[in-house]
Amino acid sequence: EFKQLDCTDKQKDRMEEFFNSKRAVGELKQDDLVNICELGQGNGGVVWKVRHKPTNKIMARKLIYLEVKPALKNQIIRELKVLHQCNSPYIVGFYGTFAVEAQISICMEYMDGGSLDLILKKFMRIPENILGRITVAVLRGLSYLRERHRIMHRDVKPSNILVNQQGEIKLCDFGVSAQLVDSTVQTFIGTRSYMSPERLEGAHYGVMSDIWSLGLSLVEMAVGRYPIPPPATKDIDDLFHEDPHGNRPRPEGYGCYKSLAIFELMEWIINEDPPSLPRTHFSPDFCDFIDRCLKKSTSERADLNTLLNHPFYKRYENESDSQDVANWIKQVFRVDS
Ligand SMILES: N#Cc1cccc2[nH]nc(N)c12
Repeated sequence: EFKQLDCTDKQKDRMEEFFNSKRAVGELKQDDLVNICELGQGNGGVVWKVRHKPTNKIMARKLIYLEVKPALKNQIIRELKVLHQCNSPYIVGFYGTFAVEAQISICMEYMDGGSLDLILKKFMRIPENILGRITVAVLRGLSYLRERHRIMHRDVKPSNILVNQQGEIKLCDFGVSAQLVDSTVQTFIGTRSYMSPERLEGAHYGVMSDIWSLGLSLVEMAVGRYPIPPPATKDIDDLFHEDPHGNRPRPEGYGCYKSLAIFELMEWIINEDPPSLPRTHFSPDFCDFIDRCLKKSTSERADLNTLLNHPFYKRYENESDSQDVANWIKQVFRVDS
């Protein structure tokens, strides 16, 4: 299965390693898991760092609380088992899933760098070269999901992009179970949306909606805050006069823009011009890549194949050595420690 994937030998080795680790774990049972600490909240559940006692392996366990009829719960578990076939260097590893009463557990590979939204909170922004590597990983992950499983992600955003200290970047929380997507009410928890205009309008949407979400996520990570409503030029200048590593606390009142209520935000996304990157601080290729992702009309928006041939993607696609990302993640942890 791994042989067919077009990935480097190092990536193949890592996947074999995970596969052997998964075989050692075998069938997952609730009593075999002990909580260590909470990793994150959101996307309809909470994620715990856990230890699998029989093998001492560290995992991430997502807990989703669902009051649904047993027949629906069994369908969700059945659909989630497709995750056993989702094997890619750009998709977080899956150990297994089980349900105890109204609680569904999804046990995954533990990514010790965490999710990009949490890294963004520690650092003010993510450098363009790292965003290039993130772009390569996300586009390859989306391509894998579409080519091999005929599914879109549905929820591309910084909190669903995970990194580890080996410099790997992987997608998680994609909509593999249609029933789970239907059963977890798509409430707008929080104050921001990465959904495309067509999806917010309730129109038909597909993988092109993931491309919008990727574009919006990249602008947020490049500039250091959710980009709607767009920051004033002065805000951008303030931001870029900061320490280049961006690890100083935000200046008093940083980005103090009137944060919009979620419905105002949705109307803004539907009616106003899309965000763009300031050409004063980012390369023309990166700015153009973003503009192509954030076209409001899906017919004008770039599709996956176009982006896989874009100069910005091409600049980073061959950097098979993930050392630059690994060094950057370690730097984040040095700041933290
Ligand atoms: N899913 C998930 C998740 C969220 C936050 C940190 C994480 N480390 N490893 C994960 N799988 C994970």
